[in-house]
This record gives sequence, structure tokens and C-alpha cells, in this order.
Amino acid sequence: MVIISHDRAFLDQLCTKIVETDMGVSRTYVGNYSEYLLSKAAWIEAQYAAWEKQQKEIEHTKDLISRLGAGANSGRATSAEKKLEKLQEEDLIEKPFQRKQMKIRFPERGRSGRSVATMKNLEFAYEDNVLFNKANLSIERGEKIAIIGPNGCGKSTLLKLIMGLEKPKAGEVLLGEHNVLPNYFEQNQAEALDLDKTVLETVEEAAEDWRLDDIKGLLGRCNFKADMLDRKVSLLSGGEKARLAFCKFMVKPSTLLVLDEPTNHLDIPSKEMLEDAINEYSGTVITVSHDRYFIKQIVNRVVEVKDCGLQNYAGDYNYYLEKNLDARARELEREAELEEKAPKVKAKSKMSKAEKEAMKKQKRQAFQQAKAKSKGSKNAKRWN
Ligand SMILES: Nc1ncnc2c1ncn2[C@@H]1O[C@H](COP(=O)(O)OP(=O)(O)OP(=O)(O)O)[C@@H](O)[C@H]1O
Repeated sequence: MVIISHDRAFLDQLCTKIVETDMGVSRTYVGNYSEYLLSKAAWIEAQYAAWEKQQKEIEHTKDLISRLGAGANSGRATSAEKKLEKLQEEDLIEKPFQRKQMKIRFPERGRSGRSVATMKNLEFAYEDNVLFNKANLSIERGEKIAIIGPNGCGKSTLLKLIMGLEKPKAGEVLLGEHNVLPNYFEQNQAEALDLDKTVLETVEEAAEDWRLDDIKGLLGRCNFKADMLDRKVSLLSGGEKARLAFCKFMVKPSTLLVLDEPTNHLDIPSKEMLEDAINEYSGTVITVSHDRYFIKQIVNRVVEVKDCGLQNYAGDYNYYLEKNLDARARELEREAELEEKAPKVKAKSKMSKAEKEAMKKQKRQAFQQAKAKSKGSKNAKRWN
């Protein structure tokens, strides 16, 4: 089975091999996605150490050649020259290429008061579809909260209530009084873009205190090449509009992020960029997401929408799984289902002895390869 996916939790559960392709070169790692990250880091470390060592040797040999010069030492100089030639050509170790991860920070505007949002005896229904019945929740500054629950239970509606876009039938939803500045990423954000604006204008308008070069850098990271910056939003594809909406969202100053499925249209590097930005954000974050990997990376509190109420778990997603036996059972069921569909494929937790051995072997090989000086330098141009 070959899978192409941006869903890291899914890749973790199913894959036994990851093939990474970057800059026209592909490399295979044994294991699932999390193991691939570890193996890749180990490979880069080993390759970098070997490269550094060889660079020193090259410098030392060059130095030796210049000191020996001609005359009585010319024989030794010639053999040093031969050694240098070999080091620089057939034995050359390539410097491992590391793609620079673009770093983004959500702009913050001071800090909010301690109380960020409060729901008191909240009641809400769409006609006879009751979503909340006397639900209570209070959110404090700096909390990073995942709102979870099955499809249609009212997660997105809760965010709309917090944003004041829906009104409670009874009870209250209040934002804190002091400096609570929300920045809301709604699921249909792309549909709200102004079609007459250009790509660059759309982001420039939302950004305050951003340099033009930084805005262009952000757009570039989200795959808007220079020739697209002056294109009208009306001419963009659905996916491009979604990425543009994401860029617009990333530049707005706030003290509260309200996110509805923010990772939906993002590739893995963009998800990682978003996770880093959220982790560095000192304000409050409330997110609805089905992306369990994303939730595991960023939240310190979980709120489950259940039986028209809000069940609080004062810990991260793993804590929620530990405390919530139903959720753990569902998680195990899902794993079992996936395994049944792909009986020959085993996930990390169930790796066979042979696979574990293969993985160890791969790590050893990566280390040895790095030491054993790779031949040729076909890709030398791309190492910097
Ligand atoms: N404007 C609306 N009018 C009537 N019903 C609506 C409206 N918006 C949402 N609903 C219904 O309310 C329920 C809750 O919707 P909501 O989008 O909040 O669920 P959710 O938990 O976010 O779901 P999902 O996980 O699928 O995104 C659903 O049954 C939905 O069909």
C-alpha cells in the first residue's frame, strides 16, 4: 500500500516506511512518521559531523601542501596533493541539506486580562436541534484549548458564540473586559475574501507593523510566487484562496486566537510552522480540530462537547485519552480497523522484531554512510 497524505497521525498509525522527496532526491526511512523525524535528525547529525571532520582534514592537508612546497619535500607534497584531490572529489562528503523552516510569529497586542471568555448556563439550538443546554466554561489567559467532539455536536457553533456571531437562546457568553482581541479563523474564511483585491493587497491590508519583505516572505512560504502577488483574488483556485486566507489570518495582531480546523488545507511544513507559532504565542488559543497530531503538539487543556454540555479535561490530549476511557477505546478501535484494512502493515507500537532490527540497521547504516564518504558529488550544487 502506498499512501500520500498530510495527516501525520494517520501516517503514524499505518506506515512502516517513509519516502521523503526533496530537491529532486528521495531517501527512504524505515518506520512511521514520528520515527522518520527521529531517523532523519540522526542522519543529519551524523552526516554533518562527518562533513565537518572532512572539512578539517581538507584544510589541514592544504596547509601541509603549502608548508612543504617544492625542494626536498616535494615527494611528500605530491602525495598530500593526491590525498587532497581524493578528499575533494571521489571521497567528498556532502554537507547535509536542511531546508530552512520559515518562522512566523502571530503578532500580539499587549496582554489580555486574566478572564478571557466565560459561558454561563449557555443554551443554544438551531430550531429543534439543541446543541447546548446549561453549558458552563471559563477560559483564562494563556490557555491553549482544544474543543473536541463528534461531527455535528456544535464545536464550530461554540466558536461562533464566542465570537458573537450567534446569540445564546439563554444564559451568557462573555468575552473578558480587558484587552481581549480575538483573531478568528473560520472554516469558510476563503469565501469571505474581497474578490477585487490582489493577493498582496489582501495581506497588506490586514497586517500592521509588518515589513513588505516579510509579507512577501510569508506569501512565498505559502506558495505564492512573485508573479502571483498582483493577481486578483477572483482568479484564484479554491486551495489558493484558502492559503491566502491563512496568510491574512497570520498577520493580524491579537491576544486571543479562535481557530476552526486551521490545518485543513495545509501541507506538513506549513502545519509545523503553525504549531511553532502557536507554541510561541503567549496569548490564549481556542481551537477546533480533528487533526490529533496538531492537537497533541499545541494544547494544554481539552474541552469535550458532550450531551449538550462542556466537559473539562485539565491537561493535554494524552491526559484526555487517559481520563476518557471511551475516547481511548475509540482510538484503539480505529487502530484495529486500520490494521484490518492493511493486515500486512504494522504501526510503530506493534513493530515486529525484524522491523525493529531493520530500523536499527538503517540507523547504523546512516551513520556508516556518513563516515564512509559518499562517492561522487552529483548533487553537490544543492548542498550549501
Ligand atoms: N446556520 C445553521 N442553521 C441550522 N443548523 C445549523 C447551522 N449551522 C450548523 N447547523 C447544524 O448544527 C449542528 C452543529 O454544527 P457545527 O458546525 O457546530 O458542528 P461541529 O461539531 O463543528 O461539526 P464538524 O465536526 O462536522 O465540523 C449540525 O447538525 C449542523 O448541521
